[in-house]
Amino acid sequence: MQIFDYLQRYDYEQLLFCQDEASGLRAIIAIHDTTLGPALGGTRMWTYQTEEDAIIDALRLARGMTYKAAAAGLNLGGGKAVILGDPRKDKSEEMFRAFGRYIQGLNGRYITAEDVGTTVADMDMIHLETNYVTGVSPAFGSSGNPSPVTAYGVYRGMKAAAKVAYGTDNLSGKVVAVQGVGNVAYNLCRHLHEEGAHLIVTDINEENVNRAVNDFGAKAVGVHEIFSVECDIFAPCALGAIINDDTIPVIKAKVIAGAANNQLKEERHGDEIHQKGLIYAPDYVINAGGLINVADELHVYNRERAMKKVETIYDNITKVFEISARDNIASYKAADRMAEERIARLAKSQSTFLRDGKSVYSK
Ligand SMILES: NC(=O)C1=CN([C@@H]2O[C@H](COP(=O)(O)OP(=O)(O)OC[C@H]3O[C@@H](n4cnc5c(N)ncnc54)[C@H](O)[C@@H]3O)[C@@H](O)[C@H]2O)C=CC1
Ligand SMILES: CC(C)CC(=O)C(=O)O
Repeated sequence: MQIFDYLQRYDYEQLLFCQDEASGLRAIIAIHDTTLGPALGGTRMWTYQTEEDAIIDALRLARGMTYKAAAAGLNLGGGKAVILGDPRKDKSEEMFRAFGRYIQGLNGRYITAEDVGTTVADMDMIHLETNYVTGVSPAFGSSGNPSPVTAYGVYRGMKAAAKVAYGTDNLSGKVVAVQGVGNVAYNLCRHLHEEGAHLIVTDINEENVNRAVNDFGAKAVGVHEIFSVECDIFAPCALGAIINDDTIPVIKAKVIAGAANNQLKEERHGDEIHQKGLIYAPDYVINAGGLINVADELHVYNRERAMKKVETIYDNITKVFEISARDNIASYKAADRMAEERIARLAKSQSTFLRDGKSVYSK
């Protein structure tokens, strides 16, 4: 991999490798763009097949965060971290503390939170070394686990997408196929179940499948079967790149709306589903609830204010489809346009010198 070529292609600012032999920490922090503010994005812990896979994941996720913050109307940049390791076996206090010290060393350019494989307890350990961490235990005045809020935002965004496809945002009676029923999707399933939707679920973790079956009467299917089941809405809530050459021909749903980051394997897949007439709610617009929630901590956390802003995801998804119809472009392109225009507009307004930089997030 030609790292500098990749950084240049998408205009990344910084890529940091963190190694601590004593604790076994091997982590990567990617900062994509801080035009709008400090880069905020979660830390993923995952057993990557290769180091290159970990680098690419960190970079792709960081860029997604730039767009997520911009599209959500937040004054934040995009960054993300990955820790190489098995979240079930390799965690320790010393590892998260070593990682926290690396974050502290960035002096606020990067602020972390939870992602796949990390928990509130992990954020609490990072918090022992740095204040540049969100999603910490509520006992510290923080907002805690962002997943239920992400789930609520996805639920609202799914309703907005359903309105475009079906003329109504009522999900009662709709069949929703959910891939991955972890932290976010379990809460999403609860909202859908309460509204009267029928659920089909899959997961590589049998316990998680059983929980959804028992609690919400979901029907369980195999991990490969989920793409081709008869359903109205497909909700990808596991990992990325699941809209690809293999899945597009078999997806039966008219709507794709889920929590996973980086759902399109390549941009051209977004064009293909658009041409097929599928209504795809762009991932970083629909799953911004967790980011909106943790971002509120930077102003002394207020849940009511945060939830009010999460409600705007419905309008943001609606706006994306309006731009898509107006300009006859795929929804992912419409979302990119919305985010890029905001960054460009604000970059211009920030061109005047201010001695201490931005005041918004300085503590
Ligand atoms: N937690 C949050 O607040 C946010 C999460 N996201 C994204 O949403 C997605 C889900 O996040 P979480 O629920 O927090 O993670 P999680 O780790 O709790 O849940 C993911 C679930 O997917 C399952 N899974 C993994 N590979 C699978 C496969 N091939 N087939 C079926 N199931 C599979 C896992 O076993 C797990 O149950 C991720 O892509 C994450 O980046 C995005 C925004 C915020
Ligand atoms: C809670 C968020 C900051 C998690 C995140 O990194 C994301 O939205 O992908």
